[in-house]
Amino acid sequence: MGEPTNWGTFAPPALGRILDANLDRAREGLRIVEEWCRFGLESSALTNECKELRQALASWHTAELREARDTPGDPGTELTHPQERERTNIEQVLIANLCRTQEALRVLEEYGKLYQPKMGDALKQMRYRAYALESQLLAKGRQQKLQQAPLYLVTSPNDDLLGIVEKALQGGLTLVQYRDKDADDITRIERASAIRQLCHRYRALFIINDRVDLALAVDADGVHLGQQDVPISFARKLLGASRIIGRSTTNPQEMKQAIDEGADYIGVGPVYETPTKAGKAPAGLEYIRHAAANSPIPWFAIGGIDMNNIHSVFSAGARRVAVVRAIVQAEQPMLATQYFLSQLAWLDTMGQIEGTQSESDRG
Ligand SMILES: Cc1ncc(COP(=O)(O)OP(=O)(O)O)c(N)n1
Ligand SMILES: Cc1ncsc1CCOP(=O)(O)O
Ligand SMILES: [Mg+2]
Repeated sequence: MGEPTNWGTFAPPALGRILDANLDRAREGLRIVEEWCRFGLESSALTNECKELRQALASWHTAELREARDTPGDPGTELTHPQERERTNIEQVLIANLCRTQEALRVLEEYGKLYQPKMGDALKQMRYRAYALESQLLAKGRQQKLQQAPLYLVTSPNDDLLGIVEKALQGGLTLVQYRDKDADDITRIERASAIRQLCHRYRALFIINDRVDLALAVDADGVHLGQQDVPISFARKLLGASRIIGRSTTNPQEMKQAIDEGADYIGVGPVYETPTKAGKAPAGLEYIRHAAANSPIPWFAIGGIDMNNIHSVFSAGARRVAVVRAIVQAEQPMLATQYFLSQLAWLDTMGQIEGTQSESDRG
């Protein structure tokens, strides 16, 4: 970068090799992440950020540093960690490569100071950009999964809750909310952590009902807030931009407010009366029609929905539903999940063929 070098008392070949190797490592890691941003997330903003970071790194990779390379003499080329061979999903690949990039940037920052004073500062800024990239990537991945989830399981206490959730996940479920109104916090944390682990094994999103603190404690993907819970702005401050915040709504005013306040999705209901929320007046299909016509964000019809009435809910315009009893109390939770998912997919296809789509968040 045109500045005088500052080799100091360090052996130049070793310092040069460290910088050369880590400039390569950081760029390779970024390149792997960039491919997913481009082809998986289809995000031009994230793809460009990866590209810009790679180009900024390339500008530090001078001929002098490349000349320091000595691959045959590098004992590190033979070393691989067993975990490198064990990646089973995209998240693991992304996390591993973001970590690799961030580590390399840190090495470049520390050793770069010895090479050129400006290099340390420049690399520090790049490391912060890499952290921001990680948050944005996480947020984008979560939003993408949310958009693609037609079925939402809200849990209720059950002796075999883990088994039921796992069966539903095996049936294709991708969105789970842990809802437990009676347990103490220690029990809630234990159960939520176990369900979270399960969800992440199946690459499903995991949301906590009511409690922002528990969502943070178990590193959930987000929180679901009722009208009596903390304001969305408050939850956002604690959870940051990358986690999902959902809000219950029972009428058009609450829907508008939730959207204005920045909810990522809303619950719309109760559609029908339900013993799961005894005493709560149903909002009915009229409110479903209103959401279908007006909600620009994902919304889930909820309340009393089962295999017998899902067609009516769908006809009113719902394309996503949330259920408790229909899966938790099903004789075969996996089959119940598959049934809902197949019905939702089939009804959606029929809707598209007939041109009856009314949900305003499509497309
Ligand atoms: C998806 C979804 N929609 C609505 C609710 C209900 O939330 P809330 O009104 O806060 O009632 P409780 O679930 O806390 O009893 C929900 N949990 N999930
Ligand atoms: C949590 C909640 N919020 C509105 S209705 C409802 C319960 C839905 O439960 P079920 O699917 O068993 O009717
Ligand atoms: Mg609540």
